[in-house]
Amino acid sequence: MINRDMDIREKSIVLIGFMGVGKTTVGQLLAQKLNRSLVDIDQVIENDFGMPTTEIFNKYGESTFRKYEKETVISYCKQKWKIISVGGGAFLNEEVRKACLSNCLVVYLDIPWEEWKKRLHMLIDSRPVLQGRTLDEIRKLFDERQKIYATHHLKVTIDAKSAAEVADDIVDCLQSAWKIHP
Ligand SMILES: Nc1ncnc2c1ncn2[C@@H]1O[C@H](COP(=O)(O)OP(=O)(O)O)[C@@H](O)[C@H]1O
Ligand SMILES: O=C(O)C1=C[C@@H](OP(=O)(O)O)[C@@H](O)[C@H](O)C1
Ligand SMILES: [Mg+2]
Repeated sequence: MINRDMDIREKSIVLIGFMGVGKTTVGQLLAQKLNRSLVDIDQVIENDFGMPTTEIFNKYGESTFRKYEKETVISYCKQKWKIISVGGGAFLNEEVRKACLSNCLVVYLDIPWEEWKKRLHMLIDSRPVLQGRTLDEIRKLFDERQKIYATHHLKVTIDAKSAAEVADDIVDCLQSAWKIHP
């Protein structure tokens, strides 16, 4: 359900989906294509703490990260005209989900497990949530996380597409939504 209190084109676009699906990479391309600025929530948090996410988890714990993540997303999603890529765990929080869904257009980047598995080697060092887990445990997390992504406005399936192709697909999807809800 799209909240039509403001012009749908003004709404910021929030990218959600499992870690490694490409939210940050595609977000950059989408921002260029739509001439908007990108807010990568992990980047904002890392800049504020002056350290990478893994170090924030190690030094302050996941709950500190999640609290800061919640406040950061809720604050940015009130702004218009942005592309906002949120961390894959941000939608665990109900307040975050509600704030994004009511203020922004939420685009879910959906990736099949077999495709995602090919990216694991690129993610393991920088994603603390994956560290120390077996492949079976990661699969379980992947399946569990699908529930938190179930509420969204638009969905784009990734498959073996390049990041540029995904960005093009999102633009097509947005243009249809903008036409249907002028
Ligand atoms: N469509 C794609 N095809 C192949 N690799 C990709 C694609 N999109 C992103 N990547 C790569 O996957 C990794 C994770 O991408 P990233 O944008 O950081 O994902 P997220 O922000 O969702 O965690 C990076 O190494 C990135 O270069
Ligand atoms: O899914 C998660 O719990 C997390 C995803 C990461 O962001 P990406 O989804 O951009 O990888 C980052 O916020 C942190 O490592 C936790
Ligand atoms: Mg990211």
